[in-house]
Amino acid sequence: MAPALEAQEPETVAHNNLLNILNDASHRSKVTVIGSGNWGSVAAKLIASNTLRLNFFHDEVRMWVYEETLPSGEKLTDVINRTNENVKYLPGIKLGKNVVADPDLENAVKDSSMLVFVTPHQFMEGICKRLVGKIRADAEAISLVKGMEVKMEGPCMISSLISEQLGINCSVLMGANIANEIAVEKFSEATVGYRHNREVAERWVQLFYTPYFIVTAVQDVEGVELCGTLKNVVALAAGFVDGLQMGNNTKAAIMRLGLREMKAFSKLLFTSVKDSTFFESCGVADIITTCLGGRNRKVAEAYAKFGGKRSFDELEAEMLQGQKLQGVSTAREVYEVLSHRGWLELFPLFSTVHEISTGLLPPSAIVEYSEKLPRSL
Ligand SMILES: NC(=O)C1=CN([C@@H]2O[C@H](COP(=O)(O)OP(=O)(O)OC[C@H]3O[C@@H](n4cnc5c(N)ncnc54)[C@H](O)[C@@H]3O)[C@@H](O)[C@H]2O)C=CC1
Ligand SMILES: O=C(CO)COP(=O)(O)O
Repeated sequence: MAPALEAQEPETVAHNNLLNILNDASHRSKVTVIGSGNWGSVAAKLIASNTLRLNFFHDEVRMWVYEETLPSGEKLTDVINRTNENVKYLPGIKLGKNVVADPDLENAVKDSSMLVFVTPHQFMEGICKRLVGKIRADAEAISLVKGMEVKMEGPCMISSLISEQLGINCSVLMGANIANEIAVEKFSEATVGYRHNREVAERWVQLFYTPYFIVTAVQDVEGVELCGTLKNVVALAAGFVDGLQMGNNTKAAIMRLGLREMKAFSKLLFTSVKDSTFFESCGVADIITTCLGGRNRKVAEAYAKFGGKRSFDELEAEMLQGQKLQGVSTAREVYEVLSHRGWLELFPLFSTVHEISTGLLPPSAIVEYSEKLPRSL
């Protein structure tokens, strides 16, 4: 005989209804990661550990792969789905069985309400164009992309590009996040920048937060995103200093001067940018980690060692095996803004980095502008 049902308190019924809704897969948010490079793959791993654990996310995480054929003749997507590893961009790390690689961009985003953008910034405009009309109208986006576009009208942050082209809200996540370290679960922090809605920010924090990846939200999209973008220019300067063996004091000076220009540039572009943002993980901490251990620093070091005689493109292809630098194109983009607005003299570090990376100045020029430094930034 079936056991008699006990009468339930109204709160218990409401609670059980809520649990049923949460357990009903159709009510759960689906997540797609757009990008599968070094950081894209780690982001998918972090997210996949949380979607399995938290009821309000759908377990499966789709990861869009820019398809390529490996030297073995196999497609990268097939290998990721067979081995659960991104053998090209994050070898040796299991992504989680619930990560599904998908080379079809449209298919990858079609049911998702949470879109995580994480590709090198130069590909974002093309990706957004392909996504127009293909995503859910109620989707929320977050950009992990460190970079910006410069248009006729002026600079355009990647979060704005996403919002404007796709008609959706876009937050950002930046921080001191060298992907290979997070992949092996070493402790680090990150910053979510959000525009208006604190609840949306909290949902993003939940999607990324783990005991070894501490995420804090601040209401300053532009400040957080400009920190992540501009620190790549400072990292090139730090690399030049390393290549010329100028020592720790010089490198620390470059980091301080770089942070000062980052803050001044951000505040000239957006008056809303908050001073406190520069003390979050996306600010001072990202400057430190990138200038110590990032790819921009590493390739700039080699560039200086070769006295500027080998191009960044050549060194990038040789040293990074398909991974992409963001600093050189960002330095050019920043330079365009500075020239256009008549601000070049206010930003000697930023402009000198561009002039060195294009071969106009030798790497040693990185400390030769110091007498020209304005005192008022
Ligand atoms: N790797 C890291 O430690 C971190 C990277 N970031 C940022 O994340 C963003 C993505 O970087 P990663 O994931 O490291 O990428 P990556 O530099 O490792 O890989 C390059 C990616 O670009 C893809 N790709 C190549 N050609 C393409 C095309 N024509 N269209 C679309 N995709 C193409 C490749 O398939 C690959 O997935 C960048 O803005 C970077 O600054 C942020 C924090 C840490
Ligand atoms: O953004 C990064 C760390 O936060 C990675 O920097 P690199 O692209 O120079 O490796």
